[in-house]
Amino acid sequence: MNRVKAMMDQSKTMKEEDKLYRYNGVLFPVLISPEENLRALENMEARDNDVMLVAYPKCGFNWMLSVLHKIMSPPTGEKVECVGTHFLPTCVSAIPSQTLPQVPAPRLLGTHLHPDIIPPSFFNKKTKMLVVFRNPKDTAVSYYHFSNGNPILAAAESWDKYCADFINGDVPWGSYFDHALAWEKHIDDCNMMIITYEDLKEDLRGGIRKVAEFFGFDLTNTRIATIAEDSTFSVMKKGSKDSHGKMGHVLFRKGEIGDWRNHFSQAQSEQMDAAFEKHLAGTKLGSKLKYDIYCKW
Ligand SMILES: Nc1ncnc2c1ncn2[C@@H]1O[C@H](COP(=O)(O)OS(=O)(=O)O)[C@@H](OP(=O)(O)O)[C@H]1O
Repeated sequence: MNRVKAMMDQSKTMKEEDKLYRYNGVLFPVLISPEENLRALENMEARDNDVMLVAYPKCGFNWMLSVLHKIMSPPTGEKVECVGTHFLPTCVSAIPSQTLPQVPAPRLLGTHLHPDIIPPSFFNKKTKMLVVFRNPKDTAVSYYHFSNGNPILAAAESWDKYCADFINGDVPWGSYFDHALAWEKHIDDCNMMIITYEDLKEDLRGGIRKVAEFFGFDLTNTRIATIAEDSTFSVMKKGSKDSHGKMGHVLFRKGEIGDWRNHFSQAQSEQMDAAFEKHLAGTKLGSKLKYDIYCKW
């Protein structure tokens, strides 16, 4: 938390145009993902028993991180604190990435990175990865508000400009569609589980059960029910000041499906529909996202 506060303080002294830079053509925030951290990934060694969470920004990363943390914690009945979680160096680090080799197994790791930058050893060792996706319209809206609420990112000039940049893929961590297409190639890998924000909203208990089974954690029905109750949006938002400090109210904003209807114009909606059709129509991930249900007026 102190590192986050230090970064936020530093970001307030920076000009908006200095907050992002390009690495291999993709925008990254200077403070959270400096180039040396991305380069350091090349030497990172995965373990086959790491618990890895990957999500494109604003797709439900913090939600699932908290769920995974609860799944992996002993069922003492006590409130579980989100400590001991380690991020690949593109995210805020609870501990510096150099100390990752000393972390005892199983390590809980999380990242927003595109699969092509995730260290190859995660794929070679067949480390289990939970990949979270969300419909692109709500993802764009959530990202827009986050960009304006998080001083580490550059503030959006306007919704119209932001929406166009999102559809064109010119936002931090890269294009939603590039990420989706890259994960589509791994969708049948036995070490990969792709879950959607919308499916979790519809059936959180069922989602938690599937995630626990996938990672090999044997949980009772009562424990799954307790984790689900503690992981609803309202419970997490209420505790967000303790869990995420000042960023809590920015991270836990609305937690709804369909807020895009309050932001997208008809023309913007049609542009996103066309982009989805171009990139993801006919793909397995495209059908998992149930675009016609969640992204049509
Ligand atoms: N428990 C729970 N239930 C439902 N929705 C939840 C929950 N926790 C977080 N959220 C919503 O997830 C959005 C933030 O996504 P991320 O955590 O991936 O953001 S980040 O990229 O890591 O900053 C953000 O979505 P929006 O509210 O639409 O902005 C959060 O509110």
